[in-house]
Amino acid sequence: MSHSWGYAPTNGPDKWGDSFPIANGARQSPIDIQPAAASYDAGLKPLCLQYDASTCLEILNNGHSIQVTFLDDSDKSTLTNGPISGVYRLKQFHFHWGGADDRGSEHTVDGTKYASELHLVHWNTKYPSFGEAASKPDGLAVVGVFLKIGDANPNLQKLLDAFDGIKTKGTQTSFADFDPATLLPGSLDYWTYDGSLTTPPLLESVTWIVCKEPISVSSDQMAKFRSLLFSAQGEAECCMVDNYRPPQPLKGRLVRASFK
Ligand SMILES: COc1ccc(C[C@H]2SC(=S)NC2=O)c(OC)c1
Ligand SMILES: [Zn+2]
Repeated sequence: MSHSWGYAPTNGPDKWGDSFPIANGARQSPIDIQPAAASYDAGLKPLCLQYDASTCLEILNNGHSIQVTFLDDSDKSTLTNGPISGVYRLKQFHFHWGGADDRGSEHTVDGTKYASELHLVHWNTKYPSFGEAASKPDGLAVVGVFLKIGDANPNLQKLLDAFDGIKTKGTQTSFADFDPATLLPGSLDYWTYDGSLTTPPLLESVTWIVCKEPISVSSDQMAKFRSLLFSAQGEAECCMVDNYRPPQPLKGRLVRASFK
């Protein structure tokens, strides 16, 4: 498969191993989280997420998801504590979602799929850049937040309102003063395990931090996500839906819980 990976039957998750053999590696993501099998670790610290809305730069449709990128040339927006040591800087956040409300998340909980999953991507400042960090076993830390169908989430509205300008692959618009902390759940209880990027190149460089508590999203708000396109302007329209990788084998990994 040329590097035109996607989520269709011809180039989707079942085909990624053809070009990216690490797809069958020892620490692939996402996984099905089984709370009863997770090990409570009293040594895990609370997550410390300190974000500065002024570091928000732009929102883009990269052909796989919509992504909000941040200025990461200082420690203004960081993740510290939790399961990690040192300082990790926020680089971007993006989402995964389904073609209907019954699916869309990448991680599952006892087999339960949520309608969507938010990924807040941070890189370890012991390395000189995001690109360098992405290839190191302790290079990245991704905070995952589930979106559960319910009341409309007012904190998503500014994002959704920007979608009209980034409908097609390769489009982007400026997007300023957005505080990603508004997308975090009330409780920051989390599960953590060693994993990978969930799209090619599937690098095994991610410390996963998955929040137990979901945030809400309404069906109407999810419909806005599904109005985005995988396709570029002028191409046959292909709705951006089901852009999630299914759970991968745990292969003996320990999942720890920050809560009892
Ligand atoms: C270094 O190259 C990449 C490539 C793709 C993504 C995004 C993937 S990885 C994830 S988690 N969810 C996603 O959709 C990266 O994100 C850190 C980094
Ligand atoms: Zn992701």
